[in-house]
Amino acid sequence: MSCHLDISHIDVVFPTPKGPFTAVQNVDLQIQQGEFISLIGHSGCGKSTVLNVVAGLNQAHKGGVILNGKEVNAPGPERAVVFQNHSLLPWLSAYQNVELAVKQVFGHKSKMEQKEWIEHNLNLVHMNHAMDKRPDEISGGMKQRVGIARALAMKPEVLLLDEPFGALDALTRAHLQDSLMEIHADLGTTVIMITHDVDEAVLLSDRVVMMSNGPAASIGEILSIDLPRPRNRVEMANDQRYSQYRSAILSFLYEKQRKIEPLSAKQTKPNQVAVA
Ligand SMILES: Nc1ncnc2c1ncn2[C@@H]1O[C@H](COP(=O)(O)OP(=O)(O)OP(=O)(O)O)[C@@H](O)[C@H]1O
Repeated sequence: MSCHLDISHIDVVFPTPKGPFTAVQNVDLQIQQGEFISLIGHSGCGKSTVLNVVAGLNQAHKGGVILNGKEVNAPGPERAVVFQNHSLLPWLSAYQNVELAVKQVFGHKSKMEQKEWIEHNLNLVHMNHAMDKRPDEISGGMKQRVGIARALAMKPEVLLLDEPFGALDALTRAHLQDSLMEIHADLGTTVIMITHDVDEAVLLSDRVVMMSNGPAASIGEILSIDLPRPRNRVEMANDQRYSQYRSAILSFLYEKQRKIEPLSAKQTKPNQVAVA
């Protein structure tokens, strides 16, 4: 069977004033259609670099990415990205922000069809009640919901999430994780999500890909999460397998890939790996 998304032996090298810097080396991962993959690893190990190659925003110096048999070498609507900081246009309403993406991909459809599709996607993320509000009139969690609606409205084959809930408080984050699990169950979109949150990785993923520290970071271990879906966070908290998965990730991060950071950096770094 051919692979849906093949991240094949990629190296990424950045030019720097001190010479070429190999951020990631020989990252190799085959992903099946509809799989939910989390990328976890210490800050600076190369998670965004890998995601950006799949998005077509970074070029690999060796290897490459193949989606459904076609090589990826530029951004495209079949690979929609959601960043940590929503990146909505501030002067447009939630509806208009989603409309921009819809016009880009489905501009050939009638006005009425486009309107229905925009509303459908805002509905999916439970934002239909606030579709006329501008970003400065809604909360951080709501902005991320609109960002996800905008990405989904492109009907992507792969959803690329770069720490989508990183800036949110714990309760809002939990609501958005639940919404994302529902959407993933409904649409079966392939997802690659970067996270620093061990619980988020276990709760949402089919596989957790743990990256070693850089430079020349690579995949250290891959953990398959064999927990039935739909998953309920309260039930999971009492599930022995859930605790074992969690321990396996913690052991990778804090024993095998232990990273000593200066205390001042630790105190100020916003995206340390989080353990509840
Ligand atoms: N354009 C660039 N030029 C030079 N070095 C870069 C560039 N982009 C990333 N890097 C370096 O590549 C390494 C990997 O960065 P990357 O942002 O992918 O890490 P990350 O795991 O996503 O980090 P974080 O969790 O902090 O977001 C880092 O050492 C970073 O400094």
